[in-house]
Amino acid sequence: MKFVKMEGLGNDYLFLNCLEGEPPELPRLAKTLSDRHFGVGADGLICVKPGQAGDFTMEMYNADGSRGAMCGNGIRCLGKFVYDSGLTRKCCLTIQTDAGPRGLELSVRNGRVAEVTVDMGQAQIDEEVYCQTAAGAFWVTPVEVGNPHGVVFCPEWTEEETARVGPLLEHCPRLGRRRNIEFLTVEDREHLTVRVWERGSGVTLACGTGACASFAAARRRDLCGPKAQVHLPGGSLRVEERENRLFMTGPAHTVFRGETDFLWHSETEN
Ligand SMILES: N[C@@H](CCC[C@H](N)C(=O)O)C(=O)O
Repeated sequence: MKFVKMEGLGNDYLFLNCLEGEPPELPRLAKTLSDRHFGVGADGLICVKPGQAGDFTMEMYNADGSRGAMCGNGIRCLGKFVYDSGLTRKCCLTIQTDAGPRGLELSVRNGRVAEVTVDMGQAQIDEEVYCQTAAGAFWVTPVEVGNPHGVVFCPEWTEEETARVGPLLEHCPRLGRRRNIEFLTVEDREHLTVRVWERGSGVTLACGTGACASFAAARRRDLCGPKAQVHLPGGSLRVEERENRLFMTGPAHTVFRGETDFLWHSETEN
């Protein structure tokens, strides 16, 4: 089975061309291949399927095999995947996701996609929730950007703290459902720093939807202007609000193309 490994700010995904059919047991396949020791290694798996209501459909799985409705870094990579492999010549695409259609604008340099702007739609923000955990109590702002997030405003925050507190907040019953958790430090009105705990994948180097959720939470408190750079451990994204919609711009890269006999794993698993 052929795959392409891609990354957006170090948030890495394995891409499968499923335009003419797909392998069985995709959740299990995602879990097996995403394993960084026994698999290829990735934050998850993305299947590119034919478009029903758009040009293509994105089906996204986290590293634990759970499904993600939207993936900001993944959808930029998908734009590069379909353009660079000649599956489309269009620079404006509509991608169907579990969270609805998303518009992509591809910036092409020397015949290859270098950057992608995604119309992420409107963010829905709820009242802050007080979450008590074994690691202390936190105020969390629930934000939906096609998938569920919880944003915590905090001073400087480390990777170790993210790994310790993230899973506790992900499962906080007061947040209603499992959420991706962002720890947001507002540097100034144009610069936000974010660390992410992704449900289903753990600490990742970046999260596109998480960057947008953090931006939206900061906007709600009037802590940032209509345009900001969101800095994540894997790099920076530009997020902009126009007529109540969020637009995210950032890079996408191909890491390598590969082939795997994933059946070997299924046969030897117990
Ligand atoms: N890394 C992604 C988000 C992937 C899905 C998420 N873990 C979920 O389960 O909602 C991004 O860049 O947005």
